[in-house]
Amino acid sequence: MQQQGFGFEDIGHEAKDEGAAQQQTPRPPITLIPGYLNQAQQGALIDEAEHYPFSRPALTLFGRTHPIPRRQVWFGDDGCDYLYSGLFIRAEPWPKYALRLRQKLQRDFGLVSNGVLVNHYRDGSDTMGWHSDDEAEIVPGSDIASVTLGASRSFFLRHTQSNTKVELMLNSGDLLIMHWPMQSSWQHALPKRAKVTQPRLNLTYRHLIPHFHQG
Ligand SMILES: O=C(O)CCC(=O)C(=O)O
Ligand SMILES: [Fe+2]
Repeated sequence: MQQQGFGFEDIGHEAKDEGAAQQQTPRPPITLIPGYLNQAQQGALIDEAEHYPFSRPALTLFGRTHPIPRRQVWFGDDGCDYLYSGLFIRAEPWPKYALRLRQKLQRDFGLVSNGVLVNHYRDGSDTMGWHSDDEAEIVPGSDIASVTLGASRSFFLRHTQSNTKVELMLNSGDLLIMHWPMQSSWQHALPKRAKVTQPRLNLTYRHLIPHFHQG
């Protein structure tokens, strides 16, 4: 009896350990490089962005049309137009410093991209809702590089299966690399922050399959 009792207890422990391993908190496949850009590089991009052809397109959700709560522009190589959040965005020609940063990312990390989405948030009331950057034209296996300039803002990540949430603070000059396949199992968002009064720019460098929308 005694022995049998131990036997059952052992099995019980094993089962418990296995359960604990399965419940381990998932970690997002990201690399954060604080202060990736120096002051001069940040300043050159911030000044350049004064002349970017930003727009605030309207999105239709459940039959209602709302302008997005930020401004954006997409720069890309020829044939790299982007269907983002249901909006068809034509690629604008590359500005000098946005292109230099693309080349620097490739030199430093082998990070290949052929387009960049630039978002401009006027202050903490401009936001980005929960989403994944999982459009069909993104090259499978490619990483997305996100560079922040200006105001510091919180950035949320959410594992869709477990609902695990991670909060990061992104400061001016920081680089966040979102590695493949983050976009298939995690969403991200930039929440509202009433206390933030300064503008923020974010550049996400992406690798698209060229001519995807020209059949
Ligand atoms: O502004 C950010 O940090 C995030 C931008 C973003 O997620 C996107 O452009 O898809
Ligand atoms: Fe995104």
